[in-house]
Amino acid sequence: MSLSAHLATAAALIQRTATPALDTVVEAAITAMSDALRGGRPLLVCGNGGSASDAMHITGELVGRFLKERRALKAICLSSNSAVLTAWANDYDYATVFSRQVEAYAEPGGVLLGISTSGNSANVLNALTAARAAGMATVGLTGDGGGKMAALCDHLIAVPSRHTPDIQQVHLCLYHYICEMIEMRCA
Ligand SMILES: O=C(CO)[C@@H](O)[C@H](O)[C@H](O)[C@H](O)COP(=O)(O)O
Ligand SMILES: [Zn+2]
Repeated sequence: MSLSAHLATAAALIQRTATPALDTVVEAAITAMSDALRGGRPLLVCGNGGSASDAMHITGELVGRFLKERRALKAICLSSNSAVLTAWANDYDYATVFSRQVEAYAEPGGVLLGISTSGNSANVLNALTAARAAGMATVGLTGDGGGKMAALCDHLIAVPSRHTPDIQQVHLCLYHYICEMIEMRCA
């Protein structure tokens, strides 16, 4: 495939993703996250591989700054502490590396954002379950249908594709928008 064709495919998926239903669910997710952060409650973010990088990217925008000066926001990446991740996975189980951290950082009224293109990564599913048990709202950033994540998310933001890299590219567009809106509401 040529680069032009590759970019045209990416653009077509972005266009297919933009629907009134997506507007509604993203707005609800932004409201949940903004309300939590404005109240000083945490936004926990997790994912694997490229989505681990996305979790870091999102929390970096919110702890630091995105487009404007404002106070720091309590956004915590569960995919970036290599000591916690390797110790827990080595001694116990990779499937619980995120849920263990949810136990550590959860606060009722906070939000967990789980990122999984398949919607089926066990550690993300366990984190969503742990977050609900702790009284947190759950948001999923995922691919077509949302896999097993769909049943565990209060707000499911699904990109209509089953191709992981393509989904991730649209996730980036979506979470930059989400960060911009959160920043406006948490000034
Ligand atoms: O970045 C990529 C592919 O673009 C990979 O690292 C990808 O994130 C990994 O295979 C993940 O383990 C996929 O997990 P998930 O999105 O299905 O939860
Ligand atoms: Zn990748």
